[in-house]
Amino acid sequence: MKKQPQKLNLKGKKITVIGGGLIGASWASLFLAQGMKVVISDPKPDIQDYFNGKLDGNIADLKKLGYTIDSDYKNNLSYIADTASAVQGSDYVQENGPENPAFKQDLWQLIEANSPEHCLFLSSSSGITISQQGTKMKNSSRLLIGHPFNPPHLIPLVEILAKDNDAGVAAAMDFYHSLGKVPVLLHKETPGFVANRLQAAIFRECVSLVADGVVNVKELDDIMTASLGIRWAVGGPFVSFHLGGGDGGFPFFLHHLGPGMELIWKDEMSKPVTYDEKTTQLLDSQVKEHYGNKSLVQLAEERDEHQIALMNTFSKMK
Ligand SMILES: NC(=O)C1=CN([C@@H]2O[C@H](COP(=O)(O)OP(=O)(O)OC[C@H]3O[C@@H](n4cnc5c(N)ncnc54)[C@H](O)[C@@H]3O)[C@@H](O)[C@H]2O)C=CC1
Ligand SMILES: O=C(O)[C@@H](O)C(=O)[C@H](O)[C@@H](O)CO
Repeated sequence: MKKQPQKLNLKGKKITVIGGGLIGASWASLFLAQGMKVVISDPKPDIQDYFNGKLDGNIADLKKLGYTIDSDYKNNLSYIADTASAVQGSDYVQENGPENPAFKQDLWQLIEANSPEHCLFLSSSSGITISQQGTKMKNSSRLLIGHPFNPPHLIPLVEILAKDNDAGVAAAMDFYHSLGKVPVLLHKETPGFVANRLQAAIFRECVSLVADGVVNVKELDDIMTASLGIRWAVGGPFVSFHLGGGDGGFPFFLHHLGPGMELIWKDEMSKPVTYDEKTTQLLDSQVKEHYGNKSLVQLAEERDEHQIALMNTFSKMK
């Protein structure tokens, strides 16, 4: 019987956010909103201005999602650039540093040496496995993956991975569930975990179709949001194709439409796709042509507004 995550009272619990960039700032906003004591550890000279420029908007997003947030949440925020000092007495560490194995290996060695025995180590890494990150740790099984989707304060999924640490898995599942996230435990390590492997596979074909001139980046995006984006927001690929089999369900789908899909796979894999200079320049120029009329802040605000509206609609349907 699968153990259901428990709702923890995280108020007053201390978490160190290593790396206060795009992902760390979003995480830190959510942790503050939940009443946690948050230490942001980032050597970036302007880290306080950077995070302050993100926090109010992120908190407003969370209130639109129905989070109840104490007005004194900012009192629980501090900044300590020195890693060893920043993890003293921490109950949790959420790591959001550069996606660089050597960086993460050195970092976890330092964190392990300076944090409490009970501290839960969580890495946001997009695809560097525990095995790769923990090479310099005394006990790498203490390290878990808690991989979010950008922006973590909004997108529900957190992919959990552990190595021989059932207690850590339970603690991580409880932690993210208590934050209002949807933690999913993966059963095997694989580079890129699951969501990013899916994303990478689909994006490989997106790049191929644009590089071949079949569509431009805006047409590709419109095709995605007018079809798969809607379909997979309400039902994943397997249940969607179960329905695609009509009265025969998934078995008939495989029998009827499987061979054709295998031919597409063969064609897709026959095409080399790389971010070579020609492709990179083409993609950059088309993204600038179609999306350059708005700032990244405007595009992110539009994205967040639409995602919040979608998630609130889904919440009402539960
Ligand atoms: N960007 C994305 O869409 C997603 C990224 N991730 C993962 O999150 C992690 C962070 O990615 P981003 O936030 O996008 O990168 P980012 O470049 O925005 O942030 C990284 C931060 O780490 C800081 N940093 C550098 N050295 C440091 C040190 N010694 N101690 C503490 N902080 C240090 C930098 O100053 C920077 O603020 C990566 O592992 C990435 O794979 C996960 C999900 C989505
Ligand atoms: O897309 C996301 O938010 C995450 O899955 C990521 O990890 C990053 O986008 C990037 O690593 C995509 O490969």
